[in-house]
Amino acid sequence: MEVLNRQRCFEGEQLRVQHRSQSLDCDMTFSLYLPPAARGGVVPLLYWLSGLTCTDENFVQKAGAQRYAAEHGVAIVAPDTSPRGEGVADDPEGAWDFGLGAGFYVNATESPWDRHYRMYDYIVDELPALLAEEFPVDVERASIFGHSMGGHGALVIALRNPAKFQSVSAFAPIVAPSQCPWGEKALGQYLGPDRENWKNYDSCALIEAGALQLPMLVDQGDADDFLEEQLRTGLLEQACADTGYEATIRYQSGYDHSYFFISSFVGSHIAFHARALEHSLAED
Ligand SMILES: N[C@@H](CCC(=O)N[C@@H](CSC=O)C(=O)NCC(=O)O)C(=O)O
Repeated sequence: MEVLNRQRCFEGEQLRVQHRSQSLDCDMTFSLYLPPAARGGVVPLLYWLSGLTCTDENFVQKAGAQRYAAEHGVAIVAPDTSPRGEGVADDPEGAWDFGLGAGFYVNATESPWDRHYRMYDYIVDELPALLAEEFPVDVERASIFGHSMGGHGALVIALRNPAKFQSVSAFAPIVAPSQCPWGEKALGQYLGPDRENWKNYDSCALIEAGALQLPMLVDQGDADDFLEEQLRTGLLEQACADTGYEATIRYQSGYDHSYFFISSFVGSHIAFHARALEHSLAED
């Protein structure tokens, strides 16, 4: 593991770290914000999962989250969105919605994708183990959030691992990849044509199958060009209504899909997670 960069930020530190990933079989880079409280001991951890075309850096540079993380004393790790490097398969036409920068947080089962595309295992198992060993973060007190494809990843990972996360939130998530063009393209190629296998990576399907309750917050801009065709927030509202799953789903007037939207509400999401993490500490 190598720390590539270290920046002072709101009295804490913004790091960029490179390491060899066993689950992805390639070198990976992630960003990690450590708040000033981390100088005095371990702090709770937020995972941020980014969307299509992103690296670990988009969130760090555009969301303005460090101010709030410093205030609440939480660390934020922002991993990359796919395996990278020589020999990692990409969309043959270099499409931006599949392959590099578009790992969809799944463990691929189909060749050639199964060779490196195991982002689910990377986020759920490998990254927490590495962070716990190397940094002052408490991976037992963790929450997860993300945007668009990363919102899908955050919801799916939390719904499948309710004991590992105290809360989940998402900005403009792809709520049902089985029912939108981006998701059908990605899951069809990473997981093959049997749609039964897609259900493990579909938030609405997981809620309909009886996923355990976690504190859940979703923000969706009503001026988001991807809302109707790709994100389909209404399907999440319907799945929650059908099953009694409690989620706060907010439509934000005039906001689009960009990081201007994320930066406007990131403080509210971090406060939401900080409350859940404090509550879990009180229960210990
Ligand atoms: N290149 C595309 C737009 C891609 C895009 O909007 N990516 C979003 C995530 S979309 C869903 O996962 C993003 O976060 N982009 C990075 C950023 O810094 O804004 C196009 O041309 O339409």
